[in-house]
Amino acid sequence: MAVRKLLVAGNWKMNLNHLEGIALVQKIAFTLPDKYFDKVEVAVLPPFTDLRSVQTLVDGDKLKLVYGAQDVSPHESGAYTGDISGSMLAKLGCTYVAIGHSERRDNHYEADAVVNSKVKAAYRHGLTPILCVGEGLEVREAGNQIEHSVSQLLGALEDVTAEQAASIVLAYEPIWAIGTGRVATPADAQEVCGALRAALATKYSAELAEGVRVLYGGSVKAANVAEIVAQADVDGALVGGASLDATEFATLCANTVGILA
Ligand SMILES: O=C(CO)COP(=O)(O)O
Repeated sequence: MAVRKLLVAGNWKMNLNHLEGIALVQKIAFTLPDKYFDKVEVAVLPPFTDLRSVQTLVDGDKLKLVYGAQDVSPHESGAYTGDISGSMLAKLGCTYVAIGHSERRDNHYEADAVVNSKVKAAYRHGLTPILCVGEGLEVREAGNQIEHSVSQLLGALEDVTAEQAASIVLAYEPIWAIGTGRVATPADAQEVCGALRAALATKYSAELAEGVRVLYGGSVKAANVAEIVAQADVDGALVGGASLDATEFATLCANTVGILA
């Protein structure tokens, strides 16, 4: 079986200006021992306006954590007011870009076709997509969470090659669990994360699916992360609120592997 390195990614959403962002990254890096990063990859996803400062800090102090953006334009350049291109993010040293977060699907009406074009834009510029999928409460109550999440996955991967998809990171984020304190049970997380991996195996190959990391996101905290990432098909966490506090986030990271606990 492929050995998948755990990934904990902090999605800051629209929080923390660049000065606050620097302070947070410094504290996280100071709290986690170097040996930790051999076992777990830690990423932060700050707002666009913080990225240059985070880049300078990470490069200057040779920090072991990586960073990325929360969105990317499907376009290359031109008259797209407010958009940020993949080449701009690549120039800022971004490793990751979150694509298809439910807050963008809901607040900015991003349908699967837009998500798909953003995934392709990320690959054009060497960025690794953290592709977010997940159902709302009504879909969950109707028992259609797998069908819904797999459909979003396949929509996002239209015309994406196996070579590209091999590096993708998936994040199962049930909307009813985001920012609500109502975390999915480990079994709920495993069910959908396992189904997403199975869908990758069907579309591409079992070997590819075995190597792809599937994260869970939605009210993950230091206190509940261990049992979630202990599931066979859960390879880390995408963390919102709990990523804004250095002590909580560093403890959460540590608890994924029991270091510093
Ligand atoms: O949306 C999320 C991460 O992308 C999850 O947010 P919370 O951890 O605040 O529930």
